[in-house]
Amino acid sequence: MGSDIVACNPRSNLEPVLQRGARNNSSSMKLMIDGVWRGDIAPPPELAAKQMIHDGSFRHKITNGGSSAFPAEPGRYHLFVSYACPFAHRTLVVRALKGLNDIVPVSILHPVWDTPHGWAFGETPLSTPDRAVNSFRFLHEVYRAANPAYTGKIIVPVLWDERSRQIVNNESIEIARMLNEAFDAVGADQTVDLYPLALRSEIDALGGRIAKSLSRGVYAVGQAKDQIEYDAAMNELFSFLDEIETLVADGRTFLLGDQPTLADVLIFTPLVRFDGVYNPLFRASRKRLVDYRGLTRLTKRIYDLLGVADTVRFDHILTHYYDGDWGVASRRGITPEAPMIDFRIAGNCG
Ligand SMILES: N[C@@H](CCC(=O)N[C@@H](CS)C(=O)NCC(=O)O)C(=O)O
Repeated sequence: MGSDIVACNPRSNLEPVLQRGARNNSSSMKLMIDGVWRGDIAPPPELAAKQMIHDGSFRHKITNGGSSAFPAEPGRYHLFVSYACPFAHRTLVVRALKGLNDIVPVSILHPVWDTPHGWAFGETPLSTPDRAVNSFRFLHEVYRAANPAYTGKIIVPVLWDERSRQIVNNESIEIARMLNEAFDAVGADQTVDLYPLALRSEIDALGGRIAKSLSRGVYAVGQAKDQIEYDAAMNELFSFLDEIETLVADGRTFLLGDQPTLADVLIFTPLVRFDGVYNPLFRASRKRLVDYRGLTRLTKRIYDLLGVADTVRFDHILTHYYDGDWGVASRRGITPEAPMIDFRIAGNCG
């Protein structure tokens, strides 16, 4: 998706990116309260739990025609995403696989989110302006436009309706399903169905486990506050990876058969980040992705699907994750796991 990245303009809107002095401390967070952006405040009790992943609060649905408030139409809906975010990445993969790049345009937020305004648009090598032409400079302005009294986190991905100026949905799995289903009559690739009726219960069951043990699981490892939490999170994560490695050992092409499904999309976005981010930075360090033959093969197969490689932007991913400390200081005293390597020379280990 190289065309999504505009040319570098040194006079461009880099202001939010450069102002990174006011970093949040560990007990503060970025929130909008009653429609007012609060860059660095103590969270209210319901949001106080240490967490990095937040549920979407806009849950409307785009339908395949009909009389709904949000019927599918080319060019009407817009995705605000970060290439860095594994959840937003799901929506980009489905958009690519369904051939929706011209039907559902995107704007790219800068991967550095630890700015006074949080997620920011801008004409920079790593971001685009708001192409839905609302002149939004920051993602919090999108939320305020949708709900002037909005209270909550300002998260990606956002599926925006340009006509009603509403956020349709900001929950990645629901957006992914809509992109898969709703646009077939208006130009999506009908030969691709990532959520076929016959496999829905299997996709949901496996998708739920991927979400819990892997997508959120890596954050549980990275944000463990003591050894007990770290050890438990590591066991959850790596038992799951071991189990999926065994599942794919029968030579299947994708997780649930010969064709890719939403389950493959869900497993792909954390796996592709594993060796660059989660293993070294979050200390999910028992094994690397490349130590799992089957999972590596699966990840490469998904990467190789038409259009998917363009959605994987390591420049954004690495800039995003390595800009923050991800609680490194608070992890002092947690001993990470290292791979078990047998250093003995065979036959000479007495
Ligand atoms: N449940 C959401 C999770 C989205 C999410 O947590 N996005 C993160 C980035 S990966 C975010 O924008 N966080 C903003 C913040 O914590 O301030 C989904 O799957 O869409």
